[in-house]
Amino acid sequence: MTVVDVFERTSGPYEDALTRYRASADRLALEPGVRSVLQHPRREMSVAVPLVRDDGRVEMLTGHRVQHNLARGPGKGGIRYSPLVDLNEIRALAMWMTWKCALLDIPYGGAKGGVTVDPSTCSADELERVTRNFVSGIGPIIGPDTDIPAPDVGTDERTMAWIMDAFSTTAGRAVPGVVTGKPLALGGSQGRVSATAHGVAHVADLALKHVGMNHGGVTVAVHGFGNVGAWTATLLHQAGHRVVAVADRFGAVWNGNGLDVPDLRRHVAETGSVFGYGKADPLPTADAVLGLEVDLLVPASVERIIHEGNVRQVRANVIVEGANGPITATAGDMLDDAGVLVVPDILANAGGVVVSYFEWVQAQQGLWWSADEVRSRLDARMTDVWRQVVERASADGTGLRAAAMDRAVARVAEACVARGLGH
Ligand SMILES: NC(=O)C1=CN([C@@H]2O[C@H](COP(=O)(O)OP(=O)(O)OC[C@H]3O[C@@H](n4cnc5c(N)ncnc54)[C@H](OP(=O)(O)O)[C@@H]3O)[C@@H](O)[C@H]2O)C=CC1
Ligand SMILES: O=C(O)CCC(=O)C(=O)O
Repeated sequence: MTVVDVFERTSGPYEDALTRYRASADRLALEPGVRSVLQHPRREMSVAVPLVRDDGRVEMLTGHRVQHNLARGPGKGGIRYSPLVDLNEIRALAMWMTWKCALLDIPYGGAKGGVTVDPSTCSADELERVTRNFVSGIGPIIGPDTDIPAPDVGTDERTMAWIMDAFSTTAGRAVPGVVTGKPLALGGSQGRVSATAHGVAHVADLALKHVGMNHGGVTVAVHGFGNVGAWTATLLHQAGHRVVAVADRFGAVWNGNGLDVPDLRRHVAETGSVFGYGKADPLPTADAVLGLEVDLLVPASVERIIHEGNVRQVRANVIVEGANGPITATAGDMLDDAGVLVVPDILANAGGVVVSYFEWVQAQQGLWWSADEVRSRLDARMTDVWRQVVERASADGTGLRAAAMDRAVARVAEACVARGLGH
């Protein structure tokens, strides 16, 4: 089997990522050489990761780090801990990072990593050992000038602190720049924890205004109630919108008068799930939130939540993709045909990587910005890019996703060609 054959063996999210990339390459009429370069991950590493249980038992896990494209700068992208992680998923997520960084015009390439582990079944000590073992495996290909991880599903600033410590221990000196999304005590940025959600809420506001729905009391459903989903729900609630339903892996809850989001978050902190929240009604399944008649739907969990099988049930006017790849390529086309405004992931959830970039900028300057300063710079960047995408969509007669992809892919292609097809 040739290398190309291996890469062509696609699955789920990677198939979506490749489909969307190829559509963009066609619209841009990319030359075959650069077209082929951008289709293939530059570097991949899979490592065996021992999980040493607290009682001494050892389970072998698999971890991956994929660098899709490094033409515009070091690789950048989160690390995911989930039982569903596989290499093709990480390839898709790395490719999306390339386009996201290019669209937002931040000087990074695209990368992503993950370990096939269910963090909810691990103690903190077990997770720390997994993290250190993963870092010792991928250590040779990450670093402040080569590839800089950050949080994603199942990881957080505590995980980033362990990564920084494990990498620094090997280097024999503190290397805070090896990760972003660090705690403030290690040189993290104000506002990174909620940055992705700030970006989602800001873009949602712009999108609602774009379709003339800038009145107060917009109704909202959120699928996924982790970092991105819970913060997005909080910020939309604070902005006066009515968050009527949210879901996590265990179920969904609904209150037509609007959920008291801070109170719901207290319930989740105590019980681990939205399920069983007393001041709302349970919905039959988590995915039931996708079919509610709401103004705004924010899928903020994982990939391929909206697919060919359920897309016809979607009744929202506006969808803002908090998650990466939450809508399959085919379902996305169907939503476009139905006139639903979809703000694509590479724009909608870019707030996280933008503030990761700000973390790096602040560290370089040795000058730390206030939370307000981070927030206003983030809003300005998101607004600018939103306008560019809307203008391009209108000029090209395409949807927002095509416009965002074309702008990003063209930028990366230009960098690759300028480097003699280096990536
Ligand atoms: N963290 C970040 O800065 C960024 C994250 N993203 C993307 O946002 C998405 C969410 O990430 P993040 O919030 O960090 O991850 P978290 O791990 O913090 O939260 C994920 C949430 O999704 C829920 N979930 C997972 N699978 C399902 C499912 N099948 N049905 C319903 N709910 C589900 C989880 O439920 P439960 O709690 O029950 O497990 C949890 O509430 C991902 O696509 C990620 O790549 C994008 C940009 C940056
Ligand atoms: O903050 C970062 O560097 C990456 C965030 C991320 O993984 C994402 O945007 O999907």
